[in-house]
Amino acid sequence: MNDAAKAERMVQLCRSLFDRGYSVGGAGNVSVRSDEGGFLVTPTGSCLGRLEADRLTVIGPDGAPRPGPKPSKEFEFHRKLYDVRPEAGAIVHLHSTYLTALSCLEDLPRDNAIRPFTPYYVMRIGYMPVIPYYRPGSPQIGEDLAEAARRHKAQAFLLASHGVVVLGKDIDDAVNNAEELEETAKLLFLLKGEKLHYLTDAEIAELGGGY
Ligand SMILES: O=C(O)[C@@H](O)C(=O)COP(=O)(O)O
Ligand SMILES: [Zn+2]
Repeated sequence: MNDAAKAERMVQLCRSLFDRGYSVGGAGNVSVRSDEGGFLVTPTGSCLGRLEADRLTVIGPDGAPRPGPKPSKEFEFHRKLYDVRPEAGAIVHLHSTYLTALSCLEDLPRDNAIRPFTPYYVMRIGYMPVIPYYRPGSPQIGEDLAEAARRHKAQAFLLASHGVVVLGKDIDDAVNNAEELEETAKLLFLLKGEKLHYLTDAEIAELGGGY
């Protein structure tokens, strides 16, 4: 897929996320690796439902934004994650309802916010480490994400009291991962107070999961 096609696909999938309520207003940001060795990024303050393919921010291979809209204030954490995850082709940051609700709970286990109870969560995400709260745009988010992404093979990280960051090999994969993860968080809240059957360590290992 060339960069023009990647930009079109990014706009299409971001609009789809917005239309289905995974993002509201100006919340969230998305990036993909470009063919020339840089990135296409959602502009800061933009609404995921109203992007235009020729109005995305282009970051050159030298790391500098090309003339045009200013990049997301979180691009720094996207870049740091790409540095430690060469296989990642896209990153999606959302404030989706159930994951953000989860991120606001006190005493979340730092290594994994959702203990597996369905196989698809294990297959797509693995597990989900928690990054402490920092103000949006803080360079510390990128520092902690990079450190966590080095230590853990997880495909998603929960930003405490903020939202979620999800990786994928390309934009379709990252969006699929984000949708699955939001659904898993929704199930967790639906099942609150019920006796939940968690997958066993052997079942998780069979799926290629575990720490
Ligand atoms: O929560 C925030 O403020 C940011 O993390 C965010 O989601 C939107 O910021 P921009 O991408 O700069 O619009
Ligand atoms: Zn955010």
